[in-house]
Amino acid sequence: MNKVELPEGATLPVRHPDAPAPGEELPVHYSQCFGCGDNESGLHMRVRAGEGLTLHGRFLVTDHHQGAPGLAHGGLLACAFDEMLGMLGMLTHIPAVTGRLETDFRRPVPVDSTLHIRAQVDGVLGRKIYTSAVGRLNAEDGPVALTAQGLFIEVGLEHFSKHGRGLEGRDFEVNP
Ligand SMILES: CCCCCCCCCCCCCCCC(=O)SCCNC(=O)CCNC(=O)[C@H](O)C(C)(C)COP(=O)(O)OP(=O)(O)OC[C@H]1O[C@@H](n2cnc3c(N)ncnc32)[C@H](O)[C@@H]1OP(=O)(O)O
Repeated sequence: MNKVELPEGATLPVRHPDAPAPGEELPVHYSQCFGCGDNESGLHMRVRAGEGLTLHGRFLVTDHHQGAPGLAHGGLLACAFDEMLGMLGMLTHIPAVTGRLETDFRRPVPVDSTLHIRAQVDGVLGRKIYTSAVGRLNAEDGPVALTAQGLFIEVGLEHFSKHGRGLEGRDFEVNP
């Protein structure tokens, strides 16, 4: 269990026929999600589908997200990446959870900046889904502030009912 590196033999999964069309905004997968929901203290991220197995997201960094004065907290930036990489499941319809998340912080992210994150599925091998993302400052072609690789592990839906809560009451939506 070392670095997340695309192994030999990994293949690209199929984009699910019911995946949101390129350009379409993704629905909130759970209203209380810290990343994309209307959770008061959350990140309020907005994500739209890109071509193929890609997503484009925006995270506006506010005073609520500081670590050092005027700068985004690194853990919250990693959270934004976790959200984006997790949301790739909406393109593949493979239910999965984060096994490993690697984040490289390359440039400080000031309060009031918008982080533009492009995420993609790089390949699948067995239950392991390899993903990566890049975050740029204030524009889709702005300077690179972060990059990340995520290893997601496919799980059965019982993972969420066994370990979480609310699935029975339709409080949790994995496939809106
Ligand atoms: C209809 C569907 C629509 C879907 C629409 C989705 C939309 C929804 C959007 C969600 C957006 C939310 C975005 C946030 C996403 C989170 O934040 S998820 C929450 C954080 N993650 C967790 O809580 C996971 C906690 N960990 C676990 O539950 C278990 O460790 C796991 C990950 C399920 C794995 O356990 P397991 O099932 O017993 O599997 P295990 O045999 O240990 O491992 C399987 C393979 O993965 C490898 N592996 C496991 N963990 C690791 C690791 N950390 N590093 C490296 N390799 C690992 C193993 O080595 C093994 O490899 P192979 O031997 O097969 O080569």
